Amino acid sequence: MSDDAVAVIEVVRLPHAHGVPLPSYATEGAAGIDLLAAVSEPLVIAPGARALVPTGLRLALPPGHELQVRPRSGFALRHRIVLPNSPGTIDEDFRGYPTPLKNGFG
Ligand SMILES: O=c1ccn([C@H]2C[C@H](O)[C@@H](COP(=O)(O)OP(=O)(O)OP(=O)(O)O)O2)c(=O)[nH]1
Repeated sequence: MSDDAVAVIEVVRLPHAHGVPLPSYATEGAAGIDLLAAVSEPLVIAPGARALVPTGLRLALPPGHELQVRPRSGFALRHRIVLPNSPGTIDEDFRGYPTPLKNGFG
């Protein structure tokens, strides 16, 4: 992608996410950006249960863009947690707080 094709996403980190690293690429070749949960203590999702996970972020996509949230395969393997609505869609006009929906599968 050339520099003039880079999309800029405005992100505001909310107070409860203080200290939580901003989303970033884990490696230079990573296809996706790692998104961390803004939680103060471990969030336990029982098998079959669902939870909305706070990101602590508020963002504004540039016109003509969609943001997709996908599960991390290593996380699914180790913790048996998936996103039931994968890929979760964050619409261009969404101005709330993205909360990926997680599902424990036992
Ligand atoms: O995992 C998700 C998926 C979506 N959203 C937010 C951003 C998105 O822009 C909005 C609406 O999502 P979507 O269009 O997928 O849901 P819907 O069921 O079609 O709409 P609604 O929830 O308004 O009924 O909810 C999240 O926070 N987390």
